[in-house]
Amino acid sequence: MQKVGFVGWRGMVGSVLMERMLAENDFAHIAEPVFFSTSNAGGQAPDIGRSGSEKSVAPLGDAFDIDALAELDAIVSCQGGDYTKEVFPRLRERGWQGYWIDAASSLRMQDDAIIVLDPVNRDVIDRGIAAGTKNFIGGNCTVSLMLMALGGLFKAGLVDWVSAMTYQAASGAGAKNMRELISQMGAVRDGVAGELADPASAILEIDRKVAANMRSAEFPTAEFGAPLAGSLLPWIDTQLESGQSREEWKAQVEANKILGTDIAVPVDGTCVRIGAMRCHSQAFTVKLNKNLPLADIEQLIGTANDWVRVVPNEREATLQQLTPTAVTGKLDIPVGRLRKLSMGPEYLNAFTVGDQLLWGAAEPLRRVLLILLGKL
Ligand SMILES: NC(=O)C1=CN([C@@H]2O[C@H](COP(=O)(O)OP(=O)(O)OC[C@H]3O[C@@H](n4cnc5c(N)ncnc54)[C@H](OP(=O)(O)O)[C@@H]3O)[C@@H](O)[C@H]2O)C=CC1
Ligand SMILES: N[C@@H](CC(=O)OP(=O)(O)O)C(=O)O
Repeated sequence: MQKVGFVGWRGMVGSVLMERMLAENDFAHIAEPVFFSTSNAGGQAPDIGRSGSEKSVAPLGDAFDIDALAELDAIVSCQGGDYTKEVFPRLRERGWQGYWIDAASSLRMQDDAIIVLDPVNRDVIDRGIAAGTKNFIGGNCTVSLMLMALGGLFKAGLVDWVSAMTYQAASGAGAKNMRELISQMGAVRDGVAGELADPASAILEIDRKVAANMRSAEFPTAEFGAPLAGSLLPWIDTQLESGQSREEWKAQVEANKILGTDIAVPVDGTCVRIGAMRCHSQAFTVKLNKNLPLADIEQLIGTANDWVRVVPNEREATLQQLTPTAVTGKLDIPVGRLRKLSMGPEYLNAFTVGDQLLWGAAEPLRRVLLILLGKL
């Protein structure tokens, strides 16, 4: 592969991808990286540290220029589903044979696409490449983070079903939503600044003012459609006939596709948006198909990949290591609160936290690009 195109590189997921590729010196493996824009064709490409004899990076191409895209050996898109739906079919109809690597969900469930998460499904990816698959799509963030956390149990064939209750960060809804969360936090605090400064003020009066402020028309809710700071939103993505949200529906279909299971393992639960910035957390009830000692379970979970780590089921360790604040910006996948539930010895409790822009979005994409380049 010589020419690799990047679309959506300056968005939130794309920026994290660029950061990781620069940190890992991935561009050294790409002879000719080409950057595209939907809004600024002809503008300056990002600085990827090229100098000396290395081919310099061309100005930004037009991300809708099918002829230019068709010259590429691979395209990495973090631009979004609408872009994929518009450009991808036109490229393929034109006979383009290159690799399409995408963060958006549009193509995930297509038969000719593999959902990539190589620490969990390297075998599926390798078989796909050998069979001529050209479309490699990143999974939904909660699904990828669940499998990074519990992959050891799935691989060992121990899972009858999983119920996943999620606590999803604002970043999953987009950059504007992250900003709105912070604005909401500020608005909550500003509305009672005077009372907070007075230690003698009545807490129930503060609470009444906060609630009135959050319910007022002035409270900033343009992006989320409802207050998130000081509250939560138990619906993510669109509504389906089944009564599930689309986010909840993705858990089972995507997890089983990633794992390449013959008989689907049921995965279902409630997806909830909470006021974290970019780490998704999940509480799992795992129904195991046998009564395995907890030490064996910890061993299977903790050794499944290089990033997962078991946090002892102790208060201090949990508060220090198993929170969005502790994990944000890191590739670590801590899994804790591991204990057998009172329903019986085959019912396991687990809790995990993961950065949804890293393993939840950008990291699987950069790694599948390296795999296709023969560097991983
Ligand atoms: N957000 C998430 O957590 C996850 C997102 N995804 C998927 O990744 C895709 C992209 O999501 P996300 O990164 O959040 O999208 P963004 O909205 O951050 O970026 C998308 C594009 O918007 C354009 N843009 C316009 N204004 C700005 C600006 N001020 N700063 C940066 N870019 C701007 C850029 O295109 P241009 O340069 O062409 O103008 C950019 O590539 C979506 O399909 C999403 O489903 C997947 C997993 C998780
Ligand atoms: N829907 C996820 C983020 C996301 O972009 O998911 P997907 O890639 O499946 O559309 C969230 O809101 O947290």
